[in-house]
Amino acid sequence: MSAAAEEVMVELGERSYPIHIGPGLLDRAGELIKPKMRGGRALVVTDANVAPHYLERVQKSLAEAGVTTMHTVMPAGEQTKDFKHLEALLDAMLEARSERGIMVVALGGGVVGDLTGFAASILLRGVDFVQIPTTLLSQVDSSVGGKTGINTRQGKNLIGSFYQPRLVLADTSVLNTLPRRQVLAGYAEVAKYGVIDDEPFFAWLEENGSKVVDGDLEARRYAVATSCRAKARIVGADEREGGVRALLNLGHTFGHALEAETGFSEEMLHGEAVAIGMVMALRLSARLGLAPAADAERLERHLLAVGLPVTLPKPRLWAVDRLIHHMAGDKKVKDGKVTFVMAKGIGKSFLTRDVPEAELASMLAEMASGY
Ligand SMILES: NC(=O)c1ccc[n+]([C@@H]2O[C@H](COP(=O)([O-])OP(=O)(O)OC[C@H]3O[C@@H](n4cnc5c(N)ncnc54)[C@H](O)[C@@H]3O)[C@@H](O)[C@H]2O)c1
Ligand SMILES: O=C(O)C(=O)C[C@@H](O)[C@H](O)[C@H](O)COP(=O)(O)O
Ligand SMILES: [Zn+2]
Repeated sequence: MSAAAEEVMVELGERSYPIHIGPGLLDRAGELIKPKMRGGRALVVTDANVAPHYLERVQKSLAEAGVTTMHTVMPAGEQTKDFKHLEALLDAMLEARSERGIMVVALGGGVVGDLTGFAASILLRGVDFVQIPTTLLSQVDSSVGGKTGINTRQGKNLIGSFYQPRLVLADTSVLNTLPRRQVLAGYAEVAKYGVIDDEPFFAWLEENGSKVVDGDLEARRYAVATSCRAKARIVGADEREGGVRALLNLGHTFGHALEAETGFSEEMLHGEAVAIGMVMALRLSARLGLAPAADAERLERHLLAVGLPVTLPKPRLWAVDRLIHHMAGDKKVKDGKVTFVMAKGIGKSFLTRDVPEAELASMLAEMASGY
């Protein structure tokens, strides 16, 4: 493993784009983004936590490449991914006299990326955008693949678009300022790739996961690059989730229900919900005799060892019927039946609609009781 920047391609024909990964890339933003631009103006969208750390550096780099920059700063946190903030962002974009040739730059975590990507997809019927992800979660997952959107009171990401960025720039050194809880939340999505179809990567994480969490630059770069390669491969095969892409939703049907139940608040971060959701998927798979119980235990042991939650936190009382109600609104519902991502073991995930509700309810009740 070298410290040099690495490039992973997302192969989508004329919409293909590179993901640049490595430390210090923020200072090359102008050099890397300028050749992708149709005009000379860029609008950087970021949030109130990221702006003091990185906005000036990105703007300076763009200016050095001859790009005129404007910026807008959104409030931080999941609650910004809603209609109200979408309207505010579109308003700011129009006030900035955005033209079709503008480049929108999403500088931040998955919240900024999802919201900004969606706004870019509908502004003037679609303007170019690039992703500069600044959380572990956004570097390994949300900045890649073109899913954009917002939450509504009916559920998670129910309004949005598939809209690919022109480029992703993942500067792994910006993770140094990320709070530990957020690093861990991102780690859940890293571990997800191992569980989906890469047992050797999961085994590597069992050995090296604490280095990734604790800030070892090389371990982080390797984890980010491996995750991006996995996501690029799956998205390249199925951009609009007609089939295999749904595997990237491992743990999410459960996780999104937990996020909805906690009001998309700080009480449960997306990655934390995904960690618990993956445990649910493996436990349910084991209950149904599809996976060895040892694999469910192996996943729980690893997530616990790095510091992620694996059960439903107390003192909240979790209502099983409400969780099932949220799941019924999942985007993978077809003809009224939820498609679940289950697994025959670590690295062996698959899709099924054949999950008896009684077993689902019983597993959820077990988790709700704290077991
Ligand atoms: N589009 C996709 O494919 C996809 C994939 C996974 C998750 N998501 C979405 O991503 C969102 C979660 O993203 P997230 O975990 O990045 O959360 P986030 O965007 O809320 O960022 C987490 C927190 O870290 C702060 N922050 C960001 N970068 C920082 C840095 N370098 N230093 C210090 N603070 C920093 C932010 O201000 C925020 O407070 C969820 O809405 C989830 O649904 C989307
Ligand atoms: O890119 C995908 O596809 C994913 O499912 C990645 C997930 O980690 C991510 O949270 C995504 O936003 C969930 O998608 P959704 O379609 O279930 O909202
Ligand atoms: Zn996710």
